[in-house]
Order: sequence, then C-alpha cells, then structure tokens
Amino acid sequence: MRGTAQLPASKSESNRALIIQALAGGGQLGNLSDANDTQLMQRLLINPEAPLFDAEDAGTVMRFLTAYLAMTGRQTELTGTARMKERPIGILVDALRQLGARIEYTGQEGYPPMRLLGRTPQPATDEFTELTVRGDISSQYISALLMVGPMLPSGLRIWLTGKVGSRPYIRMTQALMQHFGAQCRDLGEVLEVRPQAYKPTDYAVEGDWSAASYWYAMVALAPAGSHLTLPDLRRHSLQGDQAIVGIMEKLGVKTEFLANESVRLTQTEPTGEFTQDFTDCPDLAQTVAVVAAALGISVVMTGLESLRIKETDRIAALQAELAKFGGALTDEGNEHFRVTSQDFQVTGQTVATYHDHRMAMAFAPLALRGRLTIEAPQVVRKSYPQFWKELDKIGFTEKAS
Ligand SMILES: O=C(O)C1=C[C@@H](OP(=O)(O)O)[C@@H](O)[C@H](O)C1
Ligand SMILES: C=C(OP(=O)(O)O)C(=O)O
Repeated sequence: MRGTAQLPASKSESNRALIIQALAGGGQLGNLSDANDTQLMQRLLINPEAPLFDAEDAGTVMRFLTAYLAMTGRQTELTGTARMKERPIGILVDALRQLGARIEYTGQEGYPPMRLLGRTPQPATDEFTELTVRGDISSQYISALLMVGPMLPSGLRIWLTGKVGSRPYIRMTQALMQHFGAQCRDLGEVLEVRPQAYKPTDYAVEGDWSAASYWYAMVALAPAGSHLTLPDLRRHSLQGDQAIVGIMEKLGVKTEFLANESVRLTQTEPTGEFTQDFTDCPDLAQTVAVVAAALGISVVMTGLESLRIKETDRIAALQAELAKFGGALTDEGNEHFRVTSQDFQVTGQTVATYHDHRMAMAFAPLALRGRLTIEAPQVVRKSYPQFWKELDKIGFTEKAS
C-alpha cells in the first residue's frame, strides 16, 4: 500500500470556529470540514430564528447550539436522532439555567428534545459568574459553556469536578476562542473567561487527526514496505487525537512530519504489549482496539468511560464485532479493558456498524487481511464522507451495497 490519502478537515475545529464566527459576526473560515456534522452546523446557523433545530446525530451540534441559542435568547426547539435522545444533556441544561436560560425538556428529563423559552439577562457585577460543572460525562458541555462565556456581562468561571475527560477538546476550545480575541485562563480545575466581544478573524482548519487514525491502522496492517502520505496535518495541532502518533509507534507505524504540513507514515516493528489511557482521546479507542486485536498484541485500555454514550455503546459494539474475528475486549474491572485475540482471521465476516461512523472506519483496515463486508457504509458521512473513495484511490475495491 502506497500513496496519498486526503483527509477531511477537523470537524471539532470546524464546529467551534462556526459557533465563534457566528458570535463574532464575521471572519473567513478556510478549509471547513465536509463532514455532515459540520455541514449541518453551517446550515443550522444560517437561520437562528428557526422554530426547530434538528442536530441529527451530531453531539457537538446539539451541545454547542443549545448553549448558543439559549444564551442568545432564542425561543425554539432542539431535537435529534433516536440515539441523540439517549445522549445526556442535563449537565449543560442545568448550567445554562443558572445563567438565566429558560429550558424545558419535551421528552425525557435530562435528554433532548428540549424547548428553549428565552433568557433572563443577568446584571453585570465585578465578580465572574461562577458555575460548577461535572467534567466526567462529556467535555462538550464545557466547551459549549466556554464559547458563550465572553458574551456574559461578568464573564464566566467554571469549576470542574470529577475526572475530566476529553481535556484536549477543552483546550482546543480555549485556543480557538483566544484566536478570535477572547481572554481565557486555564487553571486546571478552574477555567475563566473574561467578558469581551469576539473579533472577526480568519482561521484555516487543520486536517482531522481522528480521521488520520484509520490510515495509521492501514499502514500497521499492510504488507511490509507500505507507506502513506497524509496532507494537512500540523506538528503543533490543537487536536488531542494527534496522540495517535505515539500510540501507533507502539503498533508499528512511524510518523515523519514533512515541511509542507503533511506526514509520512511508514511501517516498522511493533513494540509488544502496552497499556493505553484514552481519557484524553476517546475517539481513537476503536481504531487501536481493532489494530491490536489483528496484530495479536495485548493492549490494556483505560479511560473508556465515555464510550458508552457516544454514537452507540462503543464498548458493546467493539466486543460484538471483534468476537466475529477471534478478537476480544475483556472487562477486567476497575475500568480496565484488555484487547486480546486468538487466531484472528478475516474470512468474509460482516461487520455491523450501529449508526457509528467510527465502527465502519475502524474495521475497514481489516480488508488488508482478507475480505469483509461493512454494513451501512454510508455512516462515514458523519465525519469523513470521502472515506470509501479515498480507500478506492489507494487500491482497495469498493462495492456499493
Ligand atoms: O468537542 C468535541 O469536538 C468532541 C469531544 C469529544 O466528546 P466528549 O467530550 O463527549 O468525550 C469527542 O469524543 C467528540 O468526537 C468531539
Ligand atoms: C463522539 C463523536 O462525535 P459527537 O459526540 O460530536 O457526536 C465522534 O465523532 O466520535
């Protein structure tokens, strides 16, 4: 396997930049993602007076728009897919209510759909408006609150409690806010945002490191001598999923950062068993689990708590699908899971994808070891609509179902 694969632009950066641009009232955004999650955010932001916002299956859209619409005093409804109605939002809604938003649930308490009924503005004081927010369910609540922070008359101080997950996404939010002229301070358990208008600023979005992980997986599983180039990736990234560089080194992929903002991946020797914490990079867990199982390398995975409330229960989905090949993801207690495999073989199995783009993309690299079928392949549109086309370019044959 040799060639160049095009990546989508980061949907996390894109969706933050779109919200901040809407609050700043301008600035050009370059290289926005073609991911459905980003295209959807863009479409919904065009009409902030709409009576209903359907965030579909996009977590960032649901969480960021709820805060944006609530704090701009809109009266509207927010809904999403059946799965979105099972993904909690109570922590964000409680915080927004403390900031004066009137929000009611129209279905199950603590979950979308919701009705926004406007907002009672708070008077300016000399002290930050303070909130205490749990950080152990989803960082998206915290990012959503931070981004509306500068428009609050007294700014915002957030006290984080619990084991904070997906922290790099919080840092990405703060970095982009700063890029657009907002002052933020990260004091670990305390985050502060000064009241201040965002400045319309241009921003060029980087390629998506989570999407890059699937190409790393392919290099890891490809015949010896394989290499790939991925354009649009920076050595100094805002994306925590750049952690794939270090993880894949252990699974036999070497990364070289080239001068023109691209990386070159080459196959090397894996280092053997290891333990990996995914608290900061949950979206890499599926990629790593599949590669480790296919290579027969036992990996202990920790920090997987948030996987159960993503597009699907990703732990259950991985367990069910790995088992079809001879792989396993075993719960060893105390939030430790071990990937193992016995005689791992790819022999024409069909992989179910559970409405989860990352299930489809994480299992696709197994095609380097044999024939397999991925069900509902169009799920990739959530973050990487061109995924199958790019695979085709590299030389995989794709058969439309
Ligand atoms: O803020 C973001 O852009 C994201 C944060 C993470 O979610 P959690 O904070 O819920 O872990 C990640 O899994 C998701 O794909 C994107
Ligand atoms: C979890 C994800 O997205 P979101 O939470 O934004 O739906 C993801 O892309 O893997």
